[in-house]
Amino acid sequence: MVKSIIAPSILASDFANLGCNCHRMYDSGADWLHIDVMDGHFVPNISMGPPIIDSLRKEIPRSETKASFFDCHMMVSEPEKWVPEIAKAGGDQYTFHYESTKDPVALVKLIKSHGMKAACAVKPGTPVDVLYPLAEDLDMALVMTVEPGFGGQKFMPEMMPKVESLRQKFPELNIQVDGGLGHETIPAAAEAGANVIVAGTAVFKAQDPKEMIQLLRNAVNKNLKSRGLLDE
Ligand SMILES: O=C(CO)[C@H](O)[C@H](O)COP(=O)(O)O
Repeated sequence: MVKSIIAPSILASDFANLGCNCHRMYDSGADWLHIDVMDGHFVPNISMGPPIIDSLRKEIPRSETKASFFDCHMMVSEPEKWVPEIAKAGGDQYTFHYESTKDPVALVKLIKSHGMKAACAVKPGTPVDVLYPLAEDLDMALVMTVEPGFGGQKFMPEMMPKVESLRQKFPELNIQVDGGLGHETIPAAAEAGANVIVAGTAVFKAQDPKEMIQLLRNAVNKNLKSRGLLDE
C-alpha cells in the first residue's frame, strides 16, 4: 500500500523568506519539502547545499507530530561525496541520479549507513529499466518529467510510460515525478501511478497553496484507490 505524498520544491520559493515560506508549505498540508541541490556541473545551474539545509533543519526540527521530512534531490556529480554532509545537515532522503554514479548499489548502502532513505532518479533520456535491479533496495524512484536544472519548465507527458512500468512492477514503491506538475498535468501523472508529487511553481505561486496541494493529493488518491493501493 502507498500514500499520496505532496512535496513542494523550494526552488520556487522566495529565498529571502525561505524559512517562513517552508513553514507556510507545511501549514498548507505539504508532506515533504523537496530540496533541489545543484552543483553547476551535473546540471547547468547552482542552487543550494548543506548550509541551507542545516539552517532549515534548525528552523524546522524533526517532529513526531508535524511534517518535517526533507527530501533532498541531489543534482550533482560525485554524489558519494555529499552523503555525510547532507545527513549531518538534516536530510531525511537522499536522491541521487543514476547517470551520476558508477556504482549505484554501493551508493544506496552508503546513504542508508548514514541513516537516510535512499532514492534514485532518471533523467528524461535514461530508460527506466536501469532502476529495476535496484528497486528492491530503494525507498523511492524518481522519474524526471523535465530536464533537471531549472524550475518552471514544461511537463513531458512522454515520461508517463516509465511511471506506469514502475508501478506495474513495484506496486508498493514510492514513485516520484518532478517537473511541470500542476493542475493541468497532475491527471496524467496520477493515472500513470505516481504517488509522490513534486511541484514548485504550481504550489509556491498559487494564490492558495493549500487548495493546490489538496488538488494534487485528490488526483493521486483517486488513482491509488482505483488500483487498490491507497493506504488510508
Ligand atoms: O528538479 C527540479 C528542477 O531540476 C525542480 O524540482 C522541478 O523543476 C520543480 O519545479 P516546477 O514544479 O516549477 O517545474
